[in-house]
Order: sequence, then structure tokens, then C-alpha cells
Amino acid sequence: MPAILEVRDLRKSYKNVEAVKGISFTIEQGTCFGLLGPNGAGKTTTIEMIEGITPPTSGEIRYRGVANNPEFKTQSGIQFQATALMDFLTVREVIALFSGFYQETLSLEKLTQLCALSEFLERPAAKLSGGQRQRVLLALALLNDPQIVFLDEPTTGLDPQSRRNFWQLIESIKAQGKTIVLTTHYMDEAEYLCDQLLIVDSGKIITQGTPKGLLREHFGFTYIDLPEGAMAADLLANFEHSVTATGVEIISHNVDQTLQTLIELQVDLTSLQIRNPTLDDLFLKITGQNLRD
Ligand SMILES: Nc1ncnc2c1ncn2[C@@H]1O[C@H](COP(=O)(O)OP(=O)(O)OP(=O)(O)O)[C@@H](O)[C@H]1O
Repeated sequence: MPAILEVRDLRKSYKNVEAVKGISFTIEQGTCFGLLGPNGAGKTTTIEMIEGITPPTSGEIRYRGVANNPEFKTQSGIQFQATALMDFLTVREVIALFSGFYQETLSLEKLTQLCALSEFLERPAAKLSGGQRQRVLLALALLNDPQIVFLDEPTTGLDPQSRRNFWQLIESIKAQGKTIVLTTHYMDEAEYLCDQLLIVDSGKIITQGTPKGLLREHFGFTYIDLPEGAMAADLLANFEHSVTATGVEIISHNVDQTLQTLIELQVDLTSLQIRNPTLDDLFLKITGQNLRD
């Protein structure tokens, strides 16, 4: 797949802060690219430099192979976290208002169908639920039928069902061949939606790859979780493990063998849980902190 966006040695310094310290990556057309990192990692600064909102201190951004490509402006769409939605206008009126910024836009019918707006098209923006508000913000980002769409933490604050619904919307947009650049604090969201991930911390790339590839690369083991009290403390020395808030987490390189040993040691296995490492585990391992802290 051809690259739609190439970023080379991008840097941004503010007065006392080096927010982005030389970041390079490529985004392929038609994929969902996830940018992850703890608070203050440099995600927003990086995205805003790509979007043309913040000028880089140095580095190069190429859209479809061309630096400072004027096509970027007309072919990109941005979903902001908090666009002032003109609360006294209805959704239909908000869309009509924002349509005035573009020469060509998708029809209201198409947007309504794409972002599932029909049930609240006539409702004032102030009366929307969190999930509905995000769908309107997404519709505004898609107004000019962009080739590349930037979504900044689009599901923060939504309930689980609304998050799932929003994921389906993003999938259907991707299915149209559009490229999606997503920043998120949710690892399950990144794992579900993203083809490629870039994890940044303190303005630098820590690792990048596909969600599955990163997990394979960083974890050759399985977790066996036991609740507190299931195993006598002196037996723990038989296992590579870490103590968690709720019990103990055994790191097993051979599940059959570990289970056999646990049985031989007469450990209470009633509440045992076996789980594969997730992106949350990866994040904790490589940044030393939880993404949502
Ligand atoms: N306009 C600014 N002036 C000075 N420092 C800034 C400015 N904008 C960002 N920074 C600093 O640059 C660093 C990176 O900030 P940035 O907002 O890009 O991080 P982030 O990864 O998006 O964080 P979050 O997840 O909290 O949004 C932080 O230390 C931040 O305080």
C-alpha cells in the first residue's frame, strides 16, 4: 500500500520544553494508525504539526509524497475533542453552518447515514448525549469527504455501548478506503481498530508495529493469575511472578508445565485465570506507567 503520510525527524521545542524530539514514521493509505502515549508524551503536538495547526521547529511532513502539499488542506478532516457546537442550533443547522466553510461537501443524507444521525437531526446540540455529540463531531470531520481523518480521543467519556457503536462507525469509514489517524487512551480501542501503532513517551518513539506483532515481540509468555491467599507465600519462590493488588500473577513460559507444578504443590486453583498479555500490559512494561493514570 502506498504511503499517504511520511513524517521525518519531526521536532518541536517550546520555550523550556522539548515536546517532540525527532519522530519519524509512515502511514499507509487506507489504514488506521494509532498514536499512543501517556499524558504529556507529545501526541497532540505531533498531530497538530501534521494538521498544520502548530509549525514544527524542524523536520519534514510529506502528504502523498509532497512536502507542504496544498492538497492536504482539502483532503483532510479533523475531529476535535471539543468543537463549540453552537448549542442553540439543531444538529441539522450545525451541519449546514459548517458546510459553508467548504466548496464541496457530502450531502446531509450521506452524512446522516454514515454517522447514524437520523434520530437526533432536529435536536438542539445542547441536548445531545455524549455518544451523539461525538457522532456529530465525526460528521463535521467528514463534511468535506476527506481522504485522511484525524480523531483525537474520540471515545473518551463515553459509556461502553456508545464506544462500541463508535468503533463500528470508524470501521465503516475505514472500509471506504479512508485513512484514519487516532489518538486514544484506551488500549482495547487501539487493539480493536488500529493496523499500526506508534507508542511515544517524552517526545520520542518507544516502539511501533502492529498490535499483534508488538505483543509477540514483547511477550513470549502467558499470565496465570491467582487471588490472594490461594498459594502460601513460601511457594511463590518456585515461580517467576509479580504481586498485584488482588493476588499474584505468575509468568508462565509453558502453561501445561506451570499448571502441573501448581497441582503438585496443592495450590488452590479454584479462581485461577489464564490470560494472554494485552496492550495494557505492553504499555505498562515499556513506559512503566498505566496509560489511564
Ligand atoms: N503551547 C505550549 N507551550 C509550552 N509547552 C507546551 C505547549 N504545548 C504542549 N506543551 C508541552 O509539551 C509536552 C507535550 O505535550 P502534548 O500536549 O503534545 O502531550 P500529549 O501526549 O498530547 O498529552 P495528553 O495525553 O495529556 O493530551 C508537555 O510537556 C506539554 O506541557
